[in-house]
Amino acid sequence: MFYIFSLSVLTSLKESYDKALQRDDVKAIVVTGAKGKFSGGFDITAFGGIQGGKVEEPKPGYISIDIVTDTLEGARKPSVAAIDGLALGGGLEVAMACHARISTPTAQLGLPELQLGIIPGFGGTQRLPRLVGLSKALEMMLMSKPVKGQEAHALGLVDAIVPSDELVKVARRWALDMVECRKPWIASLYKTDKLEPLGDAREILKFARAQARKQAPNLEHPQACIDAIEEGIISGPRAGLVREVENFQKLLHSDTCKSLVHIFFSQRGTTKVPGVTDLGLMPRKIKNVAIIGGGLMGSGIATALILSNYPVILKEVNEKFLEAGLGRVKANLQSRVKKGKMTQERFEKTLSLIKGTLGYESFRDVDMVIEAVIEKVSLKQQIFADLEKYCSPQCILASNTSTIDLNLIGEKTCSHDRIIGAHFFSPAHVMPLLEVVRTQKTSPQVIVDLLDVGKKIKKTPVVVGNCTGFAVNRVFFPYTQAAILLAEHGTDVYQIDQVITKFGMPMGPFRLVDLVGFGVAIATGTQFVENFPERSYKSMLVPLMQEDKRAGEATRKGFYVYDSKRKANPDPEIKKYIEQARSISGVKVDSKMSKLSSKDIVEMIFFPVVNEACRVLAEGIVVKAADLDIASVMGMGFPPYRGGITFWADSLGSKYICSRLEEWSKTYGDFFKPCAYLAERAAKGASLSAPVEQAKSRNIISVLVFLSPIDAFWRIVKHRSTEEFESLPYICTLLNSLLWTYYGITKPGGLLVATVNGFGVVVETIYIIIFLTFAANKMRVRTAIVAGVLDIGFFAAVVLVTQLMLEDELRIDVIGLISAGLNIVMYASPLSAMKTVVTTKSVEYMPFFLSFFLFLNGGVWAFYAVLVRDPFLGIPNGAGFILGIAQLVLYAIYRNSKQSKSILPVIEEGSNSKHEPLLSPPTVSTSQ
Ligand SMILES: C[C@H](O)CC(=O)SCCNC(=O)CCNC(=O)[C@H](O)C(C)(C)COP(=O)(O)OP(=O)(O)OC[C@H]1O[C@@H](n2cnc3c(N)ncnc32)[C@H](O)[C@@H]1OP(=O)(O)O
Repeated sequence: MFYIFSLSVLTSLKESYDKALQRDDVKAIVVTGAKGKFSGGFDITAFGGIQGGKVEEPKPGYISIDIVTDTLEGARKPSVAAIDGLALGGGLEVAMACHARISTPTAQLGLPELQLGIIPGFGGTQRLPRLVGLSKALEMMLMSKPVKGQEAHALGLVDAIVPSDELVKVARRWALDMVECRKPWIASLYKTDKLEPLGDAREILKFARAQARKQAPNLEHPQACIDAIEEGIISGPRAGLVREVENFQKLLHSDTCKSLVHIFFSQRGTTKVPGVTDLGLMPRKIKNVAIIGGGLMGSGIATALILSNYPVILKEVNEKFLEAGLGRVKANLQSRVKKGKMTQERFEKTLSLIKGTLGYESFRDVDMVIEAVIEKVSLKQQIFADLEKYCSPQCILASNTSTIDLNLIGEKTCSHDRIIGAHFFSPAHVMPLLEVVRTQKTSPQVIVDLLDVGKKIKKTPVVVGNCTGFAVNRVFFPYTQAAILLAEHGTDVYQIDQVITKFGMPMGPFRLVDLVGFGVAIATGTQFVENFPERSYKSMLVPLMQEDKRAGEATRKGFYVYDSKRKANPDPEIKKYIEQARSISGVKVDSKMSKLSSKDIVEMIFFPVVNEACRVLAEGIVVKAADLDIASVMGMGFPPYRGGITFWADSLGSKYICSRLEEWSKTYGDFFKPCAYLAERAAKGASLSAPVEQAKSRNIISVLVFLSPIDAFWRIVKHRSTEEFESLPYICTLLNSLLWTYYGITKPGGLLVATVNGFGVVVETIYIIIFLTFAANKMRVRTAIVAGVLDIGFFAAVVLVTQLMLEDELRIDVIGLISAGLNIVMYASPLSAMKTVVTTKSVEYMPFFLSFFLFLNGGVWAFYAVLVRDPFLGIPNGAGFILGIAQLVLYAIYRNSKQSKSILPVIEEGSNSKHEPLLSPPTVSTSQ
């Protein structure tokens, strides 16, 4: 049997059964998995095909009734499932249709379909309650919670537990015993002994419904699961199977299922980072880790590490702080013991993995250090300089900073390649997300190492670029700012929180500020106001409240007041602060804002978040939109059943979001102004998650531009003479392509720019070699000198200066500026040539295709530049577009003119030509 079921696997299972039933030498059947795994269930990748109508759906009941129930369970010969590893979803459903189940103690058995927005579809809703009882079955399905072999045995889900190497042998014997009637031959579907009496069953189901509605008010599928179970209990298991199939098929096409499947695959995709994880690098073994700072974050990180068996050294500045830090770690573990998640024995063992220190002496042997001290640049700089001194040269130097530029932190070191951000979310031992922050200098090996540690400590690591707030905090800074903007304009604070919670966030923006604490909120808010002043909403609301000693939940007063049980209650007093803040901002109550619908509130809070997500995508801060979806779900609690922030935004459409933001920005200012990336997607009706595809068409045109002078060069080769052609434009284009390639390599996410222009480098070099081969002597020398000076000398100087004298962002800007400047020069170069066409009335040296593609190239890039409001891109390409049109017009006018006689002798003289080239060569300014 295969690990994942597909329709064809199930069909072949039926065929194998049919054959086995016919053969006299087969007395009983054992169903087992390959390589120690029974089955992970139905192939989730096939869902997309079914949802998109590309794969034909089997007729209702074909699998669950025809195959699983009538063929497997209804067979004339008994079958036993031999389960090792995983038996999940459809895998367990097939096992439950067998007449007995034998498993290893470590096997995991469960029906986790609900986490994908569907319900079990091969009879699980009917058989599981009949094997383990209604309450346990509901718990396992509604919480998608698997059980281990041992527990499954106690529950009655499996009939015997055996070691892995005896599994198949015991299962065979069991099956033969069934044939000989020495063991009972049981069809789970018709078992009733575990089912509660009808009255009790109805009560259990009623309670489960209420719980599911309370925990997941926006979700339909938990109720649909209970419906199918209830139908089976009231009207019999076959009727239950029919209801299960109907509900399964409906849910498979729901938005919830599509979103949750997207989350499933996106979560597994975060560790696939082009240019990093595809280099064949193996993670190095991290044997021990040191943590600097035992505060809330440091102690949380230490807890996460020791829980996964990493020995940890915790460093503090004095005994008192060290003791407090170690105490926090101990308390974190004790809380697990209290909740029954950890035994006392394991507690002792885990705690023994952490050691405290006040000095750096023991740091020589650690493989990774994570700094988690307060957000003070000079302190962090000193720590990293010390680490460079005390740690081994291979040691990974990570910082848990949430705001400070990593380049700044490492400024006093020469270890930039091993400096990386390990941004945990508080509480670090609980929250599942880890932002792995890379700078342009962080080596791929160090990223691979941290990704591995992240996975080992059961976090979902997402690789992000180095910018203010990284991915999560940056994308969500408008979340609170939008809420404050609405409140100042008249929307009720508590209505906002209520609507946002109903949307599916764990808490509304004001409740969140209370939880985080006003001190932290002001400090991080200031970072965004300073870094993104043009799009920040500046308000005094939070500082005013803080001045009045309302600083959030910790002070029992913030936007809410908190009782002794920490229950949040609205406080009418906050109106006073809102009025004060409003008068400072000069804002008036807007009657529209006080009557906003829930939909408007959701959109006004989240569309600015989507807008910032677009900027993060455009800047290449995350590798792909799906990473942002995972970051939003795991870092901010964005509802997974909405698929994450960009998936949700795409379900509404970029056009709609952009138009709403534009409308609000007219009244409420630049806070809502759609960014260039969003505007571009909206103009094209394109999705937010597919940026690269959009760029491809532009880059194809760029490639065609590079190739367009091929006919001219073919002519040079054929005539073995460069005739009237000039080499200078091609020399300049080579320089331009070299610079854009360098720009693409330097800029994160600039792979496509580098590739397209790298292609240009190759083509232009060939053109110049052709020139050097076929030009007359004088031209050949001139070409060699100019190419040497520009393409080798000038380019080398740019690389040297930018590498040695400039840092990161500034370096990228300077390279971009030089490249754009050169584009303008080159687009302007055909001006004198056009004059020649007019005076000689000849288009002989004006290759039509070059003109045409140049016009196209200038056009698409200028259009793109208008959309993205990028003057560096727009000015040269706009000029190129206009010149391209002029050239085409000239071509049309002089196309049929006889060749000017005056030009002929000059052509024959070849290199003595005084004419300029008739057209500018390709100039490609690509961006992603
Ligand atoms: C009608 C039926 O009732 C419907 C169904 O059966 S729906 C399916 C029910 N099954 C599930 O929900 C199980 C989903 N899978 C999981 O929870 C986990 O993958 C697992 C516990 C099986 C294994 O976990 P782990 O060992 O950490 O490996 P993990 O990285 O998750 O998966 C390994 C690979 O298998 C893939 N995979 C796992 N289960 C899959 C499935 N059911 N279908 C398709 N691909 C699957 C993963 O996407 C991943 O692919 P990648 O290597 O290309 O990224």
